[in-house]
Amino acid sequence: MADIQAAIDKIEAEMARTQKNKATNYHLGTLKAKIAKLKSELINGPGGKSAGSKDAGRGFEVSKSGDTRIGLVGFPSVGKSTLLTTLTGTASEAAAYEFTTLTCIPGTMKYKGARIQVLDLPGIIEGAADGKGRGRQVISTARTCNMILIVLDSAKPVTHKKLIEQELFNFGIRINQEPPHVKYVMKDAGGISYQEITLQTKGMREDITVDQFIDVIEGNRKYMPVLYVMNKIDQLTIEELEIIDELPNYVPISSQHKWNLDELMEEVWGRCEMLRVYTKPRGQAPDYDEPVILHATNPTIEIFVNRIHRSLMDSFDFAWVWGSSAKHQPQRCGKTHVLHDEDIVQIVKKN
Ligand SMILES: Nc1nc2c(ncn2[C@@H]2O[C@H](COP(=O)(O)OP(=O)(O)OP(=O)(O)O)[C@@H](O)[C@H]2O)c(=O)[nH]1
Ligand SMILES: [K+]
Ligand SMILES: [Mg+2]
Repeated sequence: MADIQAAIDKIEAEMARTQKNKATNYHLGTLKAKIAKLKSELINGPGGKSAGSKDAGRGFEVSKSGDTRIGLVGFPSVGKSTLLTTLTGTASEAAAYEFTTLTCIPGTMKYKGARIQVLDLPGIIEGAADGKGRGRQVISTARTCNMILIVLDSAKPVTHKKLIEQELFNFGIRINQEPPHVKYVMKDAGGISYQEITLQTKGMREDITVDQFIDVIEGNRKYMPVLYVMNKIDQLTIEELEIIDELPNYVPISSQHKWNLDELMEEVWGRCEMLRVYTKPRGQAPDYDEPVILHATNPTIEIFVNRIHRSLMDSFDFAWVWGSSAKHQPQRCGKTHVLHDEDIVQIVKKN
């Protein structure tokens, strides 16, 4: 490993020494290609085989911070690092050769009052989930996220999207689908029967595929929202752009030119399922700058109160709630009341 790194350093030094002009263009190009090959070996092992790294299968160690975590996954050089730097301001090296990024670089950004952690990851190649060096580490880290952005280069073949999806699938990640509403019970004889719980929840039968049934039996599946970020649209014609714009879950952007990042963040927000709840001290205006961010799964007043302070529930009497969850403005609510996005809450303590 150290040898490969030393070889890379040597070539990089040579590139730095070489003047850029027409005569040296070809030579520089060869050097770049050499670096890409060496870096590929560093990540994927010689010839793209498993490097047998002890880290394979474990994620990169980056501590979670913020209200939600988003991972950037894609082939090499699609522009993941450029996007991280554009979104979060955290510098992550970007360059025209593949495998520039060798580890996980976290950055954070603030959006609608929420702190979003964005993880830049090394590029993955086909076979990543089967243990090709750091590919497993990349996907393990992606599994720790609340959402994945699959970054694509709009000038590259559309088959890349399928390949990335397959890698995630092989690692138990299920994209943009609900977990099947089915549970199974083991029979004494060892056979399996399954019982549908949708009958109670939806009053109708949900047909599940064999694949989904296997997922239920295997367990350990992660159901994650995914957006396809079509980068480098500055290379496209208007006609090509119009086609992409029609595709569901696609957001065309240019990270280099900072094009369409507003739409990207709007789409991210819509899938993160976070809500903003504003606190309102008695006799004062609500604090719209620092909302308490709750996750949509169980946004009760009790969770809201605990987020403000662990011991606050001890003195909690009731809350006044303004907003769409309130039947009238304000509504007096207990701790089990379920809050909506942009509700305003004033806590009243026991005397
Ligand atoms: N034309 C164009 N080029 C871009 C855009 N975004 C990034 N690039 C270029 O694409 C190349 C790769 O960018 P990186 O950000 O290093 O890509 P990466 O996906 O992080 O690459 P690895 O870390 O090697 O996997 C660089 O030369 C960038 O300047 C874009 O929106 N348009
Ligand atoms: K790159
Ligand atoms: Mg990178």
